[in-house]
Amino acid sequence: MEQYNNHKLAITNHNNKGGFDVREKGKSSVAKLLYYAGGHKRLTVLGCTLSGIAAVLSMAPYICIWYVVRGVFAAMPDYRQAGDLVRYGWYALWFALGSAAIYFAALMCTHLAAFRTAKNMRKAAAKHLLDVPLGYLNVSQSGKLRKQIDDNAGMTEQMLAHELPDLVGAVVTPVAAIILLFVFDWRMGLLCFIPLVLAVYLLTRMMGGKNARFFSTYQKAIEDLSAEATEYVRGIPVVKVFQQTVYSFKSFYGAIMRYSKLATDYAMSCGRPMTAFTAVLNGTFLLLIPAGMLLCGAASNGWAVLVDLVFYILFTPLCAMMMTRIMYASQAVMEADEAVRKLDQIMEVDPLPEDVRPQSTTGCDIELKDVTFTYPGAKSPALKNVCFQVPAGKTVALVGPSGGGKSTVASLIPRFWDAGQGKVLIGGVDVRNMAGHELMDKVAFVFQDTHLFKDSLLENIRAARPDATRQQVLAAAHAAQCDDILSKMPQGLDTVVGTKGVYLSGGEQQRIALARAILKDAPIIVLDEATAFADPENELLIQKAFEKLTAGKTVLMIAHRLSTVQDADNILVLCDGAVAERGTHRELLQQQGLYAAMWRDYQTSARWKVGKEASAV
Ligand SMILES: Nc1ncnc2c1ncn2[C@@H]1O[C@H](COP(=O)(O)OP(=O)(O)OP(=O)(O)O)[C@@H](O)[C@H]1O
Repeated sequence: MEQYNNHKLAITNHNNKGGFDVREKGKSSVAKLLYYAGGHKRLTVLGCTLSGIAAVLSMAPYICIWYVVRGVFAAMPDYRQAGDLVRYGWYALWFALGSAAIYFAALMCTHLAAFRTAKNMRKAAAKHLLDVPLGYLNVSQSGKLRKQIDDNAGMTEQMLAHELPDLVGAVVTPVAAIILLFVFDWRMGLLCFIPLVLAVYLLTRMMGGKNARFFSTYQKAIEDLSAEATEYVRGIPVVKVFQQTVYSFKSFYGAIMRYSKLATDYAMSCGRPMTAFTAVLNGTFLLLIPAGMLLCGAASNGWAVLVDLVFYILFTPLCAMMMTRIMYASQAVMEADEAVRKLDQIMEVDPLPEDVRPQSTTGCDIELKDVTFTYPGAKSPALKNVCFQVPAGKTVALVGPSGGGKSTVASLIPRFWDAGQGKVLIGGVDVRNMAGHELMDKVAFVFQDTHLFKDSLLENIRAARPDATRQQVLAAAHAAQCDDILSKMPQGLDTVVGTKGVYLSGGEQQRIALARAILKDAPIIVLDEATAFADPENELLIQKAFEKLTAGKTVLMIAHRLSTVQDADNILVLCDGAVAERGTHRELLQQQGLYAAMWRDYQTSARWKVGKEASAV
């Protein structure tokens, strides 16, 4: 993507709203999540504050109970004198209920904010995908992108809804808890405090060091497993046809084993500290009760120490629960951190630079001026100093060996990628200086892989021009030789494709794509391998549709079947990313070079097919 970073044009940054740039390095994931929460940020803050208040309030009943127990001991044996008991009992109940109600309100706030945040994250990522170079979408698997957006946004939902308020509660509680521990009896307080310090140490051992990176490696292992599983399911027909065993999918097996090893290693590395953590927290009583009894025996006012002991016995499980909450909340924060990082990988893809002062053109010729292009991450350029022109109204064909760079040339015109060096001009204007919508209005593309939406044929064709009438769509379908397709569909033009057994063959899909392009009626046409999927019958229909589509237009056409390019005004032979030969069909045959050799091969294969078919008859 370096070419985008170095681009001289002013770049409109789509992600920078209100001074916050989600793509900026060093921003914490919580800050980014609060940014995504938008207007619901206040709800998150309110939820966390309420959770903190609820956590502090949850300790109050223990103090009330201490007063009750002290009242009982003070009044012994005449309990009628302990008049405050019931009052403190009620206080304890109200504090407990109040704490629960405030915690419930806190969760309501954080849940509302979490759903909205996850929705905003999904929306931001989907919107950003619209702005990135289309080539990025071609090289990234759509399933993987969907998973990356959906799963990671979902993961932050759990963290924001539950773990963040719990974390705030868990952080606020220790402060109040430590004060309380030392208020009643500092000696017993110290006994309860030491296990807490030990638990914090064990927690940092579990979460720190090698394990701190666990979630990123764990997520990666799950992604690999999912990608390999998809590959495995897709490859089942090949396995069946070639009688392979499941073990032929070594990489799937490898991914399972890597995942299994990672999970086992993590469980093993956490085993000891986790056991120690649980034992330390729950074993506090082992020290507290004998120590408390000794202190009771030694004190002049033994019953007062006994009252304190009762308080500590009741209060210690709360401290254990608090530590366990901190543990789960820290895990969730690490998970959310990883989820935000994954989403950042999409958000960090630079958007396609748009000129802030775009230029217009009425011209319809295409020109590539000394274009060199290297795919992101590739070592060598796919195109090297390519120069050619397609004058307005003329047809230029690109042919050449596989991997020569034909599709790459076609992809630079709609700015799937931008040229690294050199220029791609339309009507004399660099495509980078044109407004995106003007470029798209000027050029119609028919690519190798035609994507049909799960929608009616009418809407599929109308995608090219949403304001087209039904009549105009029908006329385009007719010109693209789609009449036979419409007549065999149960609801004709209104048939929804891609569902309930309604599928189109490759050649039929190509003709629908051509109908789209005809309806668009753009002055420039770029055709890439348009007959690649077609059987002979379809190819004939596609050829007729081509003729309708390309009449009077500027056409750049890529074709493997040399029969389709004979009439082109100019033919370019691309080999290893450079133009090896150029001229008309006749001129190239006379040159006796690469094209002439390809033509001989093509004719031999055509004769071979005819010969085979003839002998079969
Ligand atoms: N997304 C990509 N990332 C990296 N390299 C790529 C990518 N797409 C194509 N290439 C490489 O660029 C070179 C040109 O590929 P291109 O698809 O343009 O060739 P082509 O002439 O259209 O081939 P074919 O006739 O087989 O479709 C090849 O070496 C190819 O491996």
